[in-house]
Amino acid sequence: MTTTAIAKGLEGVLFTETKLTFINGTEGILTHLGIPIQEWAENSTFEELSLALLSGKLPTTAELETFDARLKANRAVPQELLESIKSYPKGINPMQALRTAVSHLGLFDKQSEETSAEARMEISVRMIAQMSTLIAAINRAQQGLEPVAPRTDLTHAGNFLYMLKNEEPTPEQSKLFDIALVLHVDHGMNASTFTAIATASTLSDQYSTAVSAIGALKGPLHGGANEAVMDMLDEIGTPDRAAAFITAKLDAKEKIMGVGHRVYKYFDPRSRVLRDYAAHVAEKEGKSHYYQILEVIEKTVIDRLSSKGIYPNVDFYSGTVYSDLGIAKEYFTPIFALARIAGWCASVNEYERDNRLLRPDAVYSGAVDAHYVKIEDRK
Ligand SMILES: CC(=O)SCCNC(=O)CCNC(=O)[C@H](O)C(C)(C)COP(=O)(O)OP(=O)(O)OC[C@H]1O[C@@H](n2cnc3c(N)ncnc32)[C@H](O)[C@@H]1OP(=O)(O)O
Ligand SMILES: O=C([O-])CC(=O)C(=O)O
Repeated sequence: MTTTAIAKGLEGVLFTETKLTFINGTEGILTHLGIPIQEWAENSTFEELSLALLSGKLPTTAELETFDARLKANRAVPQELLESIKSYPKGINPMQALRTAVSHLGLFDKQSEETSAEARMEISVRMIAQMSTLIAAINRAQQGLEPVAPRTDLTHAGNFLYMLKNEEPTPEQSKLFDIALVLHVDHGMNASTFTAIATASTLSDQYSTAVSAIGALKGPLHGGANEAVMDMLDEIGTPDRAAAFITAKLDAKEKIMGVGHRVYKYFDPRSRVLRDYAAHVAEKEGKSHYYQILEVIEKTVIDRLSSKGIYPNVDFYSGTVYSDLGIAKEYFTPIFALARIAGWCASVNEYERDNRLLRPDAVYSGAVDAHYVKIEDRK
């Protein structure tokens, strides 16, 4: 027996300092560079927030224009990679496809092993720009469709929707999707960012950090929860069945997807922004049955679990927004990666400026004073 305290799940463990993102979980506050997430969502864009986090300050108009032009110039991916994406088996998990494609992308980047601050920024720009092209190509290839070449006259959000559907989105659709991206760009030392930093701390390359992070994001306890929420909504089917479904799950001590958070013990502010947009769409176009089911689940969860600090998280409402945009649920988690790549790059670049190998420890609770027994002598 040991008396050493173990921080299970590394809860509350501080391993670095950051100037990028602050979270107050008890009051449901999230800021980037000290600015509340609501202000970023209302006033900014994915491009601006990405640059702000990468450079540590609000950019000037000229800086933002240069960054935007660099993103646009880097949207295309090598043809060999597009051909390879077409050869992936059908019906695979798109996050597996994305993990593979990002790893493959790294093979074409001549700077991939460079570590100077300038090279890191160049690679970050390419990874942010090209993640979008890869996800759209995977989506189309899985449906047996040809990839759509990126355009340089659309925003990052608008171009992604265009490449997905081969149809120019309305300004309203682009704006809604851009806000969703802004909300997902960064979130402190979440599991995927921590994974990216752990890989980077060995002085590995940036593509390896992104591949590691994509693997971590895929799981249903993290980014994969947005798709799991949609699976749950499809299983529930109609709003009148929602309360009984959730009650039965909670009685059986099962987890409800899209609620609960390691840090937030109150509403995740991003879920409030997404709920407001989902409500806005519902008001204009009539409540989708998904939105109606979510309303019942939210109420039931708050009645039953708010005393434990369990509230909706960012993954709760994001799926309805994406599904209103006509995006298939298997692509919700890749879209999370599409936004979070900027946060991964910014956090890794910040950590690398004062790198120390990440190497936690475990309390040993196995056998002691044991000796090797030859296989023929074992019982
Ligand atoms: C982008 C993101 O990554 S946001 C998170 C996305 N993930 C999800 O939505 C998956 C569902 N949620 C969860 O599994 C959890 O809330 C997590 C993994 C996010 C956080 O978990 P932890 O911080 O480890 O909380 P932990 O599992 O210790 O739960 C504390 C208590 O709340 C309960 N609880 C936590 N989440 C849930 C949930 N989603 N549904 C029901 N009960 C829950 C636990 O059962 C536990 O109850 P107990 O004290 O009676 O045993
Ligand atoms: O912070 C976390 O643990 C998970 C999360 O909400 C995110 O990564 O956006």
